[in-house]
Amino acid sequence: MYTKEIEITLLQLAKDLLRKLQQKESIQELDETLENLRRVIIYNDWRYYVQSDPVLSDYEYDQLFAWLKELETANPDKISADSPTQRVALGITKNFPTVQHLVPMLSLENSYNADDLYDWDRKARELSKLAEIEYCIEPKFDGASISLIYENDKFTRGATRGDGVSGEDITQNIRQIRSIPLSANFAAHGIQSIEIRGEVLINKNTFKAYNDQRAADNLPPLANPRNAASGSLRMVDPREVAKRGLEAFLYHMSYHVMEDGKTEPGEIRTHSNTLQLLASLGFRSPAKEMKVVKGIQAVIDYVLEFEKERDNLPYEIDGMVIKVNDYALQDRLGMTTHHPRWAMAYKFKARQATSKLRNVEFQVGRTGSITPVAKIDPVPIGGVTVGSISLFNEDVIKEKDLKRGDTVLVERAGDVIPYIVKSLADMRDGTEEDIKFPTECPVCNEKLFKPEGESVWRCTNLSCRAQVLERMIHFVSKDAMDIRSLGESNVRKFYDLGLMKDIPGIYRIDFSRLEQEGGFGKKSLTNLQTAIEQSKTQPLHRLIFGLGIRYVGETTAKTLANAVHHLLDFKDWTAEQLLALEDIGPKVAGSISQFFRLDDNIHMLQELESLGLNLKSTKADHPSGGNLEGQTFLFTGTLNKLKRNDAEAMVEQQGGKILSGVSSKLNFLIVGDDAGSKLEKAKKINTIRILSEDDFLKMIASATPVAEE
Ligand SMILES: NC(=O)c1ccc[n+]([C@@H]2O[C@H](COP(=O)([O-])OP(=O)(O)OC[C@H]3O[C@@H](n4cnc5c(N)ncnc54)[C@H](O)[C@@H]3O)[C@@H](O)[C@H]2O)c1
Ligand SMILES: [Zn+2]
Repeated sequence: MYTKEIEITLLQLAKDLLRKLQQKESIQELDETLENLRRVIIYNDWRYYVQSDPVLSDYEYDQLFAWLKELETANPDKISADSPTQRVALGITKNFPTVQHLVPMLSLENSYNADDLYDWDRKARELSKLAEIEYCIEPKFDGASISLIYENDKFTRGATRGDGVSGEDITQNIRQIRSIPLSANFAAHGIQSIEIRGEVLINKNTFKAYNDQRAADNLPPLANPRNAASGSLRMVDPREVAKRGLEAFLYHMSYHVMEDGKTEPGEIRTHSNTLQLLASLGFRSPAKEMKVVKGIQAVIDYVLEFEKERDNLPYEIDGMVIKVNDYALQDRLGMTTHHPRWAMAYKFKARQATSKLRNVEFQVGRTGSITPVAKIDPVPIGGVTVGSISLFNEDVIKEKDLKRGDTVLVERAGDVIPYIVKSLADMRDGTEEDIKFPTECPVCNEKLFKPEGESVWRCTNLSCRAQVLERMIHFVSKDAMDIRSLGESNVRKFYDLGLMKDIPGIYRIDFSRLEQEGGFGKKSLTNLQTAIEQSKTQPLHRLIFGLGIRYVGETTAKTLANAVHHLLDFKDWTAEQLLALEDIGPKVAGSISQFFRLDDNIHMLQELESLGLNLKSTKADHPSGGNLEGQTFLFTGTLNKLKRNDAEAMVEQQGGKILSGVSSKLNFLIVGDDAGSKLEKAKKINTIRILSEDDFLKMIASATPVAEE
């Protein structure tokens, strides 16, 4: 879409514009400035919404956007139909069908300080001719907006905001979110159908775990929970969505139709009433978090007070939203093409700071990955002092245009690990130096290797000292073999003393020599020896996790441990067999097969077994029931590969149950050729998953449900 050169020009342009804005330089060329602002904003929209990788801070972006609006307001004849001010947002992909919103989903106007709020209130009072306005204040959830339709009390459609007019139909994914009821008693209020709006978000813990996973892959973290939420909502497989632990707050009724002969419910005359109504119907609304106040001063007091509590919330908010509470007054104030005039976002200050980039160190991980780590002059951000920041891979250094000696913008959103947003190239004085990525391993001097299409350089020398050490440190760590007294510093010390040189060496430590070396009390040596001895009986999944196979985390380790009787059985497994296991994709399967293909690894495992470690799965063959326990099935039409009786027996063997007809109790309908009325009936019940014979076979193979088409 954009070439590298154009991207650089546009970034330069953005910086020039921001500088002009800051120095309040008067503009000579109106047309050119308008054109430049539009190009820069359109580019940054693309970075933000499509690439999920913004290069400007939100604050900078908002300043440019506000400037464009200001110029257009002063020169209405210059507004072009394709100006970014004339639409809401980008963000439709080809993965989902597009659906129209009943009412457009607009953006919000932004404010960053009390003055903006005073101005806004003054305008609202002038327009309404009221001396004082009642406002409702609620958190501005940092997530992705959704629009839901309920008809006759049933949830029938869920969509993303998309471009505001139409969004993506993500009904199946929305159904995975536990806090969204699949039916609600709107009928009790005479409402026949309704469109409601809200925000899907990822709580802080889940977001952190997600970014930790990315860091393990040497990928830069997602900049904010909003990207994570909107990405999760648009995953192709609803089962994956279910795993992301999404939550939703609903805060707006955009449209409703009353049942014949029913009148508008008296209880929904204000915004705060709506929040209470939604809560009473089983939705999570900000009814508890909201506050209704009179006059703008009370608004300002409340937002400042709330900002202090920001870190104590389980989810991220990026500000507060202030809404005119009375619906009649909202209607009188109306809206622009971009935002309603009756609402205003008050954005909190981003947790950013600038510092000097002093040096970049290159660390070797246990899989040989080389991670550049920036050393900056320590700065406090959001309550912690930051001095070291991972840069993940070489591309990050290039993309952010980092040089030694640069002033850099650092951000730390909530509890997330800090990251460098960008360098401030304007502040260079010519003494900055390029950062050269090493071509050889900084520890063992092996030539570094980077597979085609990857961004991470690796040292491929398996006996590289750094890797061996990191592997041992991982092996003994708490979540792996949990050998308490053998922490990181002891591993390094013993290695340097020549007491152990690899993982099996841990079980061969010469304790009499260690005693002679001194530095350890008798008691601590006995403790260490016992801890090492005890670790031999750790369950298999801990050993598997401890081996540090790339992409094999604790969950995958458990799956693997349950799949075999003996760890070395994996020697004979094909990648296809691995792929049939729950949650194992091609990348993971590839890495596992590679591990078990290497003779060195097999020898190491044999050695560990001969040293007394447990390599057997402790799981009984088939404990109670099977993996389909509690699930119900029905077959219809002619099956091609299986006999009906055999297929039914397979279900029952795995603990599943066969039903005689289609009802809401049915979980899976397996459809063969020439299926008739059962299929038609099942299509009308949203909770039934319809599978082909092949889907069913795959499901039996892995004994996990597969997604519907
Ligand atoms: N850094 C960049 O390059 C860049 C580029 C594009 C956009 N952006 C940022 O994105 C913003 C525009 O995004 P946007 O259009 O989603 O607007 P927004 O984030 O300013 O606010 C509107 C959104 O807030 C959400 N929201 C959360 N809680 C709400 C509540 N209680 N009531 C109502 N709405 C609530 C809704 O999803 C709504 O769509 C810009 O202001 C800018 O900060 C940044
Ligand atoms: Zn090396």
